[in-house]
Amino acid sequence: MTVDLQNVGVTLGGRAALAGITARLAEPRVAIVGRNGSGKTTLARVVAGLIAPDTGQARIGGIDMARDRRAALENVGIIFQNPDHQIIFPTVLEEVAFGLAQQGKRPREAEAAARAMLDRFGKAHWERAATHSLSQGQKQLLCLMAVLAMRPRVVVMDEPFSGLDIPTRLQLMRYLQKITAQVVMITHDPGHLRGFDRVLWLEGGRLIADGPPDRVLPDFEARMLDWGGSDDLAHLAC
Ligand SMILES: Nc1ncnc2c1ncn2[C@@H]1O[C@H](COP(=O)(O)OP(=O)(O)OP(=O)(O)O)[C@@H](O)[C@H]1O
Repeated sequence: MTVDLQNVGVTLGGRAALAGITARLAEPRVAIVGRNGSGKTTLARVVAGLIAPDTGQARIGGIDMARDRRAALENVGIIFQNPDHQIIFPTVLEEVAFGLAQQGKRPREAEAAARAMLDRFGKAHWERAATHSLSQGQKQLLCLMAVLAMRPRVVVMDEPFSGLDIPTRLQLMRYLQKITAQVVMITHDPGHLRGFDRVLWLEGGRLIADGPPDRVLPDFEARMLDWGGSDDLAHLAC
């Protein structure tokens, strides 16, 4: 699957959150890095078809995600930074079945497919669990299972590891390695990018570096440390 960004620009609150983003992403694992407010979440939302760019286009497999909501639902899954913003149902099974029903499956089919997904992750016993009773890490995993159940070709993740303890993070990273879909992941932590093929570095809504991790990350880390050591708040992105 290829995510094709052509001169993508987005204006929010009268300011350019993204400008002139052009990249053709065909690699299985793509990361988006950058400071707070650099436009990462906005770009993730554009890729997922949740925001229509003000200039340019975002296409997946040749289809404009913002114009074709059905294709977006079929092709792209997004996992938000905070699972509490994503989970809407009282039980785990309902939560996983919901997206499948939205894709047109009948209730029984949707539930069967939801059970199969829970089983795949060794979580069949979660079926009747109350979603509000899950821990933060368990909620992250639930969101991942709910999105994967829809069999997206591209999974967009906005800092999926924030707030997780080390064992839970390592477990989720292992689950991610099993995903056959293309992954586009936002992170602040270069340590989360083992096995990634490409890194996009955003600053002030612009793409300032784009390439394999060993080429982009050393400069990124050096710049972050440099800014972190400075007390000049003028360097803050917003
Ligand atoms: N709804 C909005 N209205 C106005 N400005 C917005 C809105 N959403 C985001 N912005 C601005 O757009 C810019 C990019 O925000 P975005 O959330 O994409 O950054 P980010 O890189 O994901 O940041 P973080 O690392 O803090 O999550 C910021 O300057 C932000 O203040």
